[in-house]
Amino acid sequence: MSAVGGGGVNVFRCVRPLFNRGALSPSLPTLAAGCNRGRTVRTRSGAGKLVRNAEDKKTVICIEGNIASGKTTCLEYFSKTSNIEVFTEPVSKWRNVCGHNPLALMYQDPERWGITLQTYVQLTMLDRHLSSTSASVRMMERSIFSAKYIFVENLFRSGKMPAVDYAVLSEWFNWIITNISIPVDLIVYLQTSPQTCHERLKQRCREEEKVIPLEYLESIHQLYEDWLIKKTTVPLPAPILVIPADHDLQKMLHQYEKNRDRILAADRL
Ligand SMILES: Nc1ncnc2c1ncn2[C@@H]1O[C@H](COP(=O)(O)OP(=O)(O)O)[C@@H](O)[C@H]1O
Ligand SMILES: Nc1ccn([C@H]2C[C@H](O)[C@@H](COP(=O)(O)O)O2)c(=O)n1
Repeated sequence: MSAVGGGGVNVFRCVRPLFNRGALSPSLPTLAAGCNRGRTVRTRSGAGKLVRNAEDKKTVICIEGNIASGKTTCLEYFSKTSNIEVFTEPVSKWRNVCGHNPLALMYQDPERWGITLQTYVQLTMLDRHLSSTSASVRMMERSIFSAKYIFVENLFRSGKMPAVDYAVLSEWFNWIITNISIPVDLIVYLQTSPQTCHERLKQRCREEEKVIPLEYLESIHQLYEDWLIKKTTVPLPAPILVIPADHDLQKMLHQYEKNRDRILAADRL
């Protein structure tokens, strides 16, 4: 998978009128800045949502779930299937951008660094959504939608993100989803208890996450449940398949196999 600013050639075309964009610039944001990882900036050719000709026809499946719920493990399982390309979350970038570690900074001081991490998450997730693949099915870990609806929302609601930071991030997010086509065919929600995730998180032992208390996972869990199960917050970008995921690894692999056809038929839902 490419670095931000790497990857294949993206070809955009415009398909439908924009709604009023106010004073914002009509050109696409540069998808790379700093670290000399530059990629060509594409400008729109007229008023409309930017879509990618071939890539928009691929089936897109997003695996969603709490921290350490087993998303990467699930992706790893499906990566062995021909015609599926998996795109894990770019966590390594979040831990190292030009030698800085915004993930660690965010956990140390969310009020100061939450905006920094989440701005970068938004950029790198957009890059993931727009990256090219030769496979007919693209399976992604999380999405630009959960980055905003779960993590940014959690920081703001818990009083750890200043209102001005939340407003700026929200404007960015709204601009992106209004102006760029980000198709998703299916959301697979790995539904776990926060306690299970806490256990798995401790077992995984990622340095930055050692400070995460159970309460943090409970908040993330609640937001996921409100969004994907109760459907009381924001509209779903795609149909949803819920897979209970508290089970041991062997049973989970069995569950994935059992749901294989439903998952891969996502474009026919
Ligand atoms: N079903 C399972 N039972 C027990 N441990 C699991 C299971 N699935 C994953 N793990 C372990 O839990 C940790 C987190 O899993 P991971 O797939 O990295 O989660 P995520 O990508 O959602 O953060 C890893 O150490 C992984 O090996
Ligand atoms: N928008 C986001 C997305 C993820 N994170 C954090 C949460 C974890 O510490 C790490 C990776 O998540 P995982 O794949 O292990 O569930 O990144 C965040 O803070 N904001």
